[in-house]
Amino acid sequence: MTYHILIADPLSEEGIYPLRQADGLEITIATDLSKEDLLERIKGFDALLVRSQTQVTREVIEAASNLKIIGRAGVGVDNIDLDAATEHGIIVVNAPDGNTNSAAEHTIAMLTALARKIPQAFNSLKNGEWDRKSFIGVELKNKTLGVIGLGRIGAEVAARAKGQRMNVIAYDPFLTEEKAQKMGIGFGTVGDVLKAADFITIHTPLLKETRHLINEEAFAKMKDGVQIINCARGGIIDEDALYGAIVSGKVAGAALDVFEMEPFVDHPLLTLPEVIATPHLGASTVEAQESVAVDVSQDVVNFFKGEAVRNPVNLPSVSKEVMAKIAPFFDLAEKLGIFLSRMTDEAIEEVNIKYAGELANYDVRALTRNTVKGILKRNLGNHVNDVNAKFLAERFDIKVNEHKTTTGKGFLHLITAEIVTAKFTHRVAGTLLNGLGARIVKVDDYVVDVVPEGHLLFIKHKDQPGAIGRVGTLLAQKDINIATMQVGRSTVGGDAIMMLTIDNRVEQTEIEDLTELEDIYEVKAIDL
Ligand SMILES: NC(=O)C1=CN([C@@H]2O[C@H](COP(=O)(O)OP(=O)(O)OC[C@H]3O[C@@H](n4cnc5c(N)ncnc54)[C@H](O)[C@@H]3O)[C@@H](O)[C@H]2O)C=CC1
Ligand SMILES: O=C(O)CCC(=O)C(=O)O
Repeated sequence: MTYHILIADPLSEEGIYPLRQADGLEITIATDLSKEDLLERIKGFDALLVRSQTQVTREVIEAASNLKIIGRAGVGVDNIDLDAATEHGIIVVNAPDGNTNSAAEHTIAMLTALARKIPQAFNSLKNGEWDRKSFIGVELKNKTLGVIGLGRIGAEVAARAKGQRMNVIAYDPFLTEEKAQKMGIGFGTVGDVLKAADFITIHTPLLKETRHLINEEAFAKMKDGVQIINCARGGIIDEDALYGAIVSGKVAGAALDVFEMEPFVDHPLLTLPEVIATPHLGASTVEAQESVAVDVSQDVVNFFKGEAVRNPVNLPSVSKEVMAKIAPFFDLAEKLGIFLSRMTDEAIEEVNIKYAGELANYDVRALTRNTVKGILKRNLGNHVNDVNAKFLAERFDIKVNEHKTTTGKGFLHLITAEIVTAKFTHRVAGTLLNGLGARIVKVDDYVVDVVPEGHLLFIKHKDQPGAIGRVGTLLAQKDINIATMQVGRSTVGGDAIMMLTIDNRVEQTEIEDLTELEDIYEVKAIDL
């Protein structure tokens, strides 16, 4: 099998080495595609790798009939329609760590250049002027740097600013006073930061909540003569409001690496002498580009090898240690789901999955997704996968609940999956037995011991002499060999079940014939 990879933005050649080394991957590099060309070209590709330039819109995702993974060589995924990717079962991976240092260094370079008006002075010099009066700067020492967004990059910037002997005050929804104290920085609300800072640097992602976070109202709260740096994303600062604040003298200077619309050739803000700018170069170093390309390429390789990806954006990430504990249960979890989907033809309203024993100590959301995937597969086939299973369940109004208990009822680990319909509840439990592999150990209230593999028949019948014989005879007449059989009953002469493993898949007509036998209530064929 060959998977086709489209690299649509320039990536470091050294960085894509993992892709070039892997078997079964064919790489096409086509950068600077127009929107129309991308819509046309994307059709045959299994993977798309981008930086920040290519806009992976819903339209692109819907035009991509084979696309399975989108790799973003960098942090911000605001150029990718994540909802559309999730709905279409496409995993999005990024490279969150590879450019932190470069982006932080660029921010500090911008801060210093802004304070000392270096670009303006250089331009003047190049224009043949020796002007030592117009470019009087300010020192950073003892000034206050306000950091909005203290994640990976914000924290690096804060640490470096302290090296410049600046006072740092930060706001981040995840920042506590204790953590701020440990970092040796001040802590406050956005309002506190805006009020206290001589320089303000933004390091949040561009989200609905952060769009125009720095607007007219925010500028009004700032000190007169404040200077602003944005090396995060265009759109976090309202550019019209910034223009007004500079012209009015409220803001003394701005250093911008990012803009609301990129790319552009001219921009009103660049007509102002107080503004210095770079064309989105925060991550443009040899080291960062190699690092993000390696990270994202490695995840694409892992994905096509069927291994866990390290930096999923639209799936919760699972640590290596947890993955090692839960990965052996993936197949069983999915099979419990497939089994349950065959137990009813009614609309499923609720799915309850209970993890008992040691499994209860781990993050098992990936197992839950597998069970939900198994349940939905009956009607959705390959349209459902790990990425969209929960989303599709929600779309069909199926509530998914996860429960945990450390008591394993005699099993080291036990997964019990349950579906609830308007009329019935069905339950199936499975485990992994040391040295023996997966087993289904309970179906509804009946204890069984069945290998979840191949073709199974689940038959509900009356506990009467002859019922089992009649099933065996009819299957023999149809030339269907029984490999294993388990029986269980609730009470003598009451309801009972048979679980058969058979060598061939049964047809619907054969199920109907079995159902018509005396004392047989219900027959379900389950292919695992
Ligand atoms: N100019 C460039 O070339 C680059 C730009 N970036 C941008 O920088 C951003 C930050 O990157 P990282 O630090 O790696 O991300 P991160 O995820 O480590 O940090 C983002 C921080 O922003 C905080 N945040 C979210 N909403 C907030 C709000 N309303 N107010 C205050 N804080 C808020 C989060 O809690 C988080 O701590 C990225 O999203 C990306 O857009 C990243 C790399 C290079
Ligand atoms: O791809 C790039 O160079 C931009 C990096 C960036 O903005 C990011 O990683 O969020």
